[in-house]
Amino acid sequence: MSKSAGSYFSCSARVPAPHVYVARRPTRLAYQASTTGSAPAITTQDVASTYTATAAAPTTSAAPASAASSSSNSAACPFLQTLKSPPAIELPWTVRLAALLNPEEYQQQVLQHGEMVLAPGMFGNQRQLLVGNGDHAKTVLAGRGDAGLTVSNNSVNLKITAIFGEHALVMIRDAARHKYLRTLITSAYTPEAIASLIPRMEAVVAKYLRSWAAAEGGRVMAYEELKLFTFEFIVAVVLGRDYDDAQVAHMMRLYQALVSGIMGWPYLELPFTPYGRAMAARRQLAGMFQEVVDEARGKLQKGEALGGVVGSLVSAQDEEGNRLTDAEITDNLLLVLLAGFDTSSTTLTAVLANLQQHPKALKKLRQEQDAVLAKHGTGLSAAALRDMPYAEAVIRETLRLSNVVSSLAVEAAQDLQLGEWAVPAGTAMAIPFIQLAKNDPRWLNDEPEAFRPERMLTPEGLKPGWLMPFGHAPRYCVGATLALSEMKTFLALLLRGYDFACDADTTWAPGALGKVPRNGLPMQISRKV
Ligand code: HEM
Repeated sequence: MSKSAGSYFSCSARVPAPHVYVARRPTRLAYQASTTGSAPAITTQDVASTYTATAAAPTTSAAPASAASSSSNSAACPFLQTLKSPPAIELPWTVRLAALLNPEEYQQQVLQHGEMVLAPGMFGNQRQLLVGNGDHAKTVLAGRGDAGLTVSNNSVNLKITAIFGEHALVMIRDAARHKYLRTLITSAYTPEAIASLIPRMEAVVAKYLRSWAAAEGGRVMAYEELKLFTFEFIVAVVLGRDYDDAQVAHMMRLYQALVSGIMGWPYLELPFTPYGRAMAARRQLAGMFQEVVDEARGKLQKGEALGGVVGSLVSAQDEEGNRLTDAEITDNLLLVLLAGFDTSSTTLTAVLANLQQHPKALKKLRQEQDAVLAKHGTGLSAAALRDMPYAEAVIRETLRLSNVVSSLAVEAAQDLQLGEWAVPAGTAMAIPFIQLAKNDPRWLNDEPEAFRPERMLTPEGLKPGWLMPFGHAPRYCVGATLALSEMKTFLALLLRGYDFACDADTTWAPGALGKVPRNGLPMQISRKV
């Protein structure tokens, strides 16, 4: 596999150095002006899987794009014609169908043909370029910013966009509009904003750990319980208030209907179809969020203190004093619920299994907690969470081995050169995060399959390399710090107060996101004596 740097060339805009994303405080006018020009055509894409599983079904929109190898733009670009085209391979339809069920295995098979491979389309539509070189992948992901080299491709299915809402960050293709909204939205996830959420995080974690230890024999199914915990966690910190168990269970049912709708091809909106139920759940959830937004706006007017992520979103202002609209806030609250729940629960499940199988790592984690307790006392704070590098290494090493987001869909907006490869405008690409993490050159000769958190603490290991569990550049996960804080809070309180053992002797099968244990990871947990 070539390790050449992710250099790129664009025929329409020569860019001498990799694009660097610079966040500036935007104005609403600036993004409106930039969107009045001709919008890029939405093309039919064949997407094996995206973060939100948006493409687990055929896409429904607009005209088919030109095949990657026959782009008219590339014909106009003499330089690109001097470069190699990635090999186009054929695969039996059975293998292609299996991609829906197990994208990780499919991508592995495809990348056996080289580091950049044009895989056949799923339903006879456009081929998709698998970018199996981490440096090129970073170039492609960074290209989604101002330079407009590439565009994010989640919104190709308009029915799925309707579930998320057109203002949800992941659904926005236009770079300027994405940047405008994202800059306002990220004010809810600054280190200070997250620090203010820590007491609420601690309370939710403590509640769940207590209830598990109080269960009959202290026996629980860890995977299911972690789902309940991470759901209540995200609802509590995002909406900034406590809900009783019945309310949380109700929201969880609505959420599940929403997710079923994402997979609910052929997307008929009738009361009894998964898609119809998802849209009804969406309306109910949006209505509930709207009440919280109204209350927060009222408090803002009276100058009262606001809580939760919703408080930051309601207070956020652009340079001209414009605030986010109700629809922009509710769409993005819904997104956070979808983006911040299964991701953390699946990762924490894998963390518990890894700790069960690696007692030395567990011992080191307990020692780290002893040191944090001695330095910071019992209450958690941003400083205490920062002093848990080993806990963070355990989480990152878990994500390296079992990344929950298998891949992202991106499209070349211009002709690109990626190393030695020509990538014409219009090419559909997938960034296969799991394969990139597996093939990270740093560990190819260092037992890449082994769980060894220490590798993350070396000067090399502290760099991102090809490991991008939270994505890269202008669309990097908004909730990465929140997710890490949540998982560290969970580990801290678990290790300080409880003994636990899991049945980690099981197989792992693809779930809604990432791989999940077939046995549900039974766990026995008791208060430390
Ligand atoms: C283990 C936990 C998580 C993982 C592995 C994860 C991973 C990711 C990835 C891979 C992306 C796409 C990045 C890109 O396009 O470059 C993303 C985007 C996003 N994530 Fe997460 N995520 C996690 C938790 C969370 C949480 C807790 C939240 C809640 C705030 C969240 C909110 C988002 C949002 C809003 C986006 C869209 C960002 C944008 O398009 O600008 N995520 N995440």
